[in-house]
Amino acid sequence: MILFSLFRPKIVAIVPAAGIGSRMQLDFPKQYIKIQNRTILEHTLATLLLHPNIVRIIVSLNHQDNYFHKLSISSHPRIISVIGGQKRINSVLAGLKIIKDIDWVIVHDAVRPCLSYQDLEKLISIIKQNPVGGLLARPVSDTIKYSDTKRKKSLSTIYRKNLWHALTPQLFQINILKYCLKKIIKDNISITDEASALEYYGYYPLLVLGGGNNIKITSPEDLSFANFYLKKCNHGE
Ligand SMILES: Nc1ccn([C@@H]2O[C@H](COP(=O)(O)OP(=O)(O)OP(=O)(O)O)[C@@H](O)[C@H]2O)c(=O)n1
Ligand SMILES: C[C@](O)(CO)[C@H](O)COP(=O)(O)O
Repeated sequence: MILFSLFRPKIVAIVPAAGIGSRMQLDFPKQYIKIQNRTILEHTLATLLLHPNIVRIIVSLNHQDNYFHKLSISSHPRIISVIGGQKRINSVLAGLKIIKDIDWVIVHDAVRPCLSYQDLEKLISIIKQNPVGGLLARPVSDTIKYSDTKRKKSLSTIYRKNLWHALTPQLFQINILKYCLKKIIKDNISITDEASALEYYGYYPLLVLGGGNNIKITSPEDLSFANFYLKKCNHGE
């Protein structure tokens, strides 16, 4: 039992959900689109709630969000909300600021509702061998082109053997992530995921192979794939 709690410490999940979904082109944020009778955000939270090591989930909301508190899941005892920020990094930091007495944090996009429990568990199980943390990721399988500035001509082809798509969840020691994100803001560097902040200051998170179903819902065409994957997992496949 003691060994279990040493290797499987308590984890807080931060779910950045303060984006407005401009690429989805709707008049409300994409995390509130309903797929199979539940919003995308509810699907996402439901998977995180299944994990026994995730003791708290902090949802970072847009300051104008009028939707979250109308969902019954918002009053779940393990879920709390904070107001996020202008950029994703500010939304994640807003969550980090209120965490006390817990060493590990998982950051998972509100708009990745098809994460499987198996992948979540696979990521969390790396805690015992990797003190920095890690992220779910997928090796690039297409041929990758480098374009000119107007993005109209293919200038060269990037050697893809070492390239991976970064997904979420991403798992880190809270103090390291907090330190790196604050420093990224101070040094005025632009990043699109949390792992980049660590890499920038010499910490190297482990790449953990995740499933191809864990898509980020970005544009309208992603919705039919999400519907397909959610239907599959609701039927226990
Ligand atoms: N200031 C921000 C911006 C983004 N996010 C969150 O980060 C995740 C991934 O971002 P993305 O897909 O880019 O979402 P949006 O910013 O909403 O979309 P868009 O870039 O199309 O406007 C989403 O869950 C989004 O809500 C956030 O919490 N705070
Ligand atoms: C964090 C992320 O989902 C990993 O793939 C991604 O980087 C978010 O990027 P976006 O440009 O904000 O969609």
